[in-house]
Amino acid sequence: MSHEILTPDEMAKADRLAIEGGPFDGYALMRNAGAAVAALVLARFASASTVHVLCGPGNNGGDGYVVAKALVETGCAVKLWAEGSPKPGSDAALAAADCQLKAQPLGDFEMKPGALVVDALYGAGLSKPLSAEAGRAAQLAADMKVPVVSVDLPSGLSGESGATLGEAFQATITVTFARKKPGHLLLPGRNLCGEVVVADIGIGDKVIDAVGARCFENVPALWLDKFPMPALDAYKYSRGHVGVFSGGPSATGAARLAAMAAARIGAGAVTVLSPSLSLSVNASHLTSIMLRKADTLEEVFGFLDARHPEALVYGPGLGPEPGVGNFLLDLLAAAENSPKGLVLDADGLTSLAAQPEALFAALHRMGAPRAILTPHEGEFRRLFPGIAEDEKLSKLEKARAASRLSNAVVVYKGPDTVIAAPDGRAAINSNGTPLLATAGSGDVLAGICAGLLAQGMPAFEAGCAAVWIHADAAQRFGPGLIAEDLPLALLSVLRNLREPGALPVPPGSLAAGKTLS
Ligand SMILES: NC(=O)C1=CN([C@@H]2O[C@H](COP(=O)(O)OP(=O)(O)OC[C@H]3O[C@@H](n4cnc5c(N)ncnc54)[C@H](O)[C@@H]3O)[C@@H](O)[C@H]2O)[C@@H](O)CC1
Ligand SMILES: [K+]
Repeated sequence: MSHEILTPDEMAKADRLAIEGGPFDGYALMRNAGAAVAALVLARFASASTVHVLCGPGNNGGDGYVVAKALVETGCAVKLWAEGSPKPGSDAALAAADCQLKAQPLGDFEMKPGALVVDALYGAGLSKPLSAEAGRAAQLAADMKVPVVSVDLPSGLSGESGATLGEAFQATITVTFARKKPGHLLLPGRNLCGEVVVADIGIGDKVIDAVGARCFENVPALWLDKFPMPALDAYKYSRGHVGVFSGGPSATGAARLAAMAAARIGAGAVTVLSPSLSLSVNASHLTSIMLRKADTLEEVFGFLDARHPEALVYGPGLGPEPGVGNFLLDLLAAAENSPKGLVLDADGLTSLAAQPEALFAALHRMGAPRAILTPHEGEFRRLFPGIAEDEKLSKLEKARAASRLSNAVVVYKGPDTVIAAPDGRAAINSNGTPLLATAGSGDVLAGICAGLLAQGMPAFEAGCAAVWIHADAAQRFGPGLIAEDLPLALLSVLRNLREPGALPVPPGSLAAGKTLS
């Protein structure tokens, strides 16, 4: 697999294991890293008048000295600026000694228009906010609008969390090594990185496997082998049945969006469970989707007993009142009727904000995670206030903590959606698009999750697939998208997923032969 995401600590472990296992020692890895950056500069910025390489005191700076040396040897005009100097005996000190250029102090940094900046100040080792001199350099590059190639990470950005410690560089391209880090995908990091290129510096897949990373970039290769393909002898109920709870007469659209999405993603049967007051409005809009009156728990149990749906969607359009939450708790309390799969979204989450422990207890009673919670920022804060307020935690760590606490797969939505499972696996989505910032798109996501659960996809993979497919559908449809368009836009996504060779290739991979299979 080439879509693992390594925290800076895991990357340091990978470096250590790679060096122990050979054939590259630390300085050779650094030379490989610097060579990859220099190759990118030559390929993409050949017309730069001068390349200004900014070097810090650690190994990130070491990479910078290698870049400067390689570019000088190819005849580029290069200027070197340094903050601090490498520790004697370190790989960075070797790189600095091998570099034919003399560095000037970073505080004196200046440049002319038409230049290129290579930012090799701080990478994985960033431990405090940038100095005033480094901050000024970042600001100068931004003010002069010169392109910036950041080595490993834009300096000032935490590779762990995607947060900035004070000022940070805005990169045009970030070249990182072996695998991406969370900071490349989590906001605001993703915006600061520009295009992210992953360079192969000789750290093999076996080393990455030995690190045991449990976080992944959300790409189809992560879940495609579990994606449901109907058997030849399938019939409608064997393809999975989804029940979607509808709101009152003036709030029924959300349930229908979820229902339509569940059907389009492949569930063989979908039933809208409707209060009697909403039956006629639902009936006037539904054709292939079934409709059933469900005012009381008994009526819901009647549906569960008769139809054995594989997944329920609870929340969209139901209203935030505590009674809505209590209804779900009562439903889950009857263990023998506990649904096989559950997607809890929107008001289903908000209505339980006053008693989250009761929800989590019920989800733990369901056993193996069979529920997917899909909170956006506000819903996450309401349901997991203690976790949300912990400023030490990244979005990735928050999603993981919430998933452990609730025993559910948590889809923590946003432009950088994180999907986390109670067993510690997590995925960060990277194909999100602002086109999805439109009313009702979350209802569609809930329906896709339920449709996949109903077809037997495990909850973590279902959550990951749903998030990726939802965004891909929006991108394929393009500007002008409203939520009603999404279910139909799934057709093109599904066709592409089924056609061998039609899968997207992760953008910017420098590693030869590293494509999704
Ligand atoms: N073998 C390896 O470990 C490899 C590491 N590589 C490079 O090494 C980098 C990590 O190297 P390091 O762990 O040395 O970390 P960095 O080079 O990112 O920075 C560490 C040094 O900077 C200081 N520092 C941190 N933040 C500062 C700030 N804001 N102001 C002033 N000083 C600050 C620290 O005290 C330390 O001396 C990676 O990002 C990557 O670029 C690559 O060369 C590939 C191989
Ligand atoms: K950097």
